[in-house]
Amino acid sequence: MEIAASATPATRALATDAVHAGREDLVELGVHAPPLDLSTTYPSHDAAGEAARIDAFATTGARPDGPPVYARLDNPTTARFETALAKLEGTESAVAFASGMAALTAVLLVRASMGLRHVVAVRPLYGCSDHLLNAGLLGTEVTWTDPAGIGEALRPDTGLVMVETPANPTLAEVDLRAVRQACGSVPLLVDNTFATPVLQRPAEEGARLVLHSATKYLGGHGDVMGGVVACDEEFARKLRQVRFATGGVLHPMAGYLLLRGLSTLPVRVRAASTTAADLARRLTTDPRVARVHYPSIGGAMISFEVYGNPHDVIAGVRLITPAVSLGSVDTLIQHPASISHRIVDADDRRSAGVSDRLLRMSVGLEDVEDLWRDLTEALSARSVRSALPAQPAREGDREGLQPRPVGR
Ligand code: MET
Repeated sequence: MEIAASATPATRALATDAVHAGREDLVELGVHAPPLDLSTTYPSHDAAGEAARIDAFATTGARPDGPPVYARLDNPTTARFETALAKLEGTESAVAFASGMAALTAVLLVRASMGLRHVVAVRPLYGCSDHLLNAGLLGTEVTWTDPAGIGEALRPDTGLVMVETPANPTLAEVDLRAVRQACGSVPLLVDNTFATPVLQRPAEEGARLVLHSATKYLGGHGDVMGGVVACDEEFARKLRQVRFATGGVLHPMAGYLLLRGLSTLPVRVRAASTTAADLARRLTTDPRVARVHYPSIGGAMISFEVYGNPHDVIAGVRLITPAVSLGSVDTLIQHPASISHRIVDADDRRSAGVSDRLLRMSVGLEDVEDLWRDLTEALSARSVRSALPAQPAREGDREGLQPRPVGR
């Protein structure tokens, strides 16, 4: 049977792309699940052909035609994930890495290798992103500013403007269109880990680079670590060259799991966001909670400040998983000042809005009533309950913020 070309519409809904992107050839291959190619090397009797492919890759950074020669150049299973993520983010290409930090490292190295070592960034960012920039570990220099100060902070050697929205861990939001305007010709990198392309597509707002810790919502089950940059093909070629040279490749098994994760991304994010919005409303009216942060674009992340000792809430949860990270099917809670943002200088952290009493929760797919029961019981821990609403949390007030022994 011949199928008319018009049977495939030019644009499909995100939910459809999430299921089908990166799998276009499966029917032709006669398989239902994508093939998982674990090869580290690719045998060939044609060494001259391999030399030509290596030369082409070294010169252009384009994905090699034909067999990849060696897994550090390219992998067909990982490439399926890259194709699918680019489709969801609305970019030409995507380049996957071993972790989100490896992905950010590659972006910084691409720009630094062009002599553009200065980065303008808006706090808060994920704690290790902050650290990578602030410590200058890659020979870069950062200027921290608020969104309104971006234009003024640019220098002739500025290679990148970086924002995260909603930000980790405060969920502060940035107006991407306004930021893009301020960047002029300097590439804007948006960390879209919290929003995912289901809620926000930064490339449509003019971001040149969209970063994900794929470990989080893209994988979705807490069992795969990865990172990815969605961008135009010109930048992707440079990223592939850096990835080849530095070796921060995504394992094919991870590429397989991430492609699988993408197929349920829209339903997971929407279901968890509905529950999160409900929990955020309940927390807002709870007398034990001083402040709730929930983004205007929605999402499955909630942050809140308690009047009492946040360590008691962490110690008190029984259904909710007391763990760093986010984006899994189960609900996770952590204390940013102790874990995800521990590496950031305490004063910098506090002035970026990360209070010592802030807790960050990644809402999963459990029933909302079960989650609320667990949360409200954890909030009933002695210090949390007794610390009153009469005495609001103060920055710098370190009393009562030390961990207590776990168990009750
Ligand atoms: C090593 S701590 C952080 C892991 C992850 N990026 C998070 O924000 O939870």
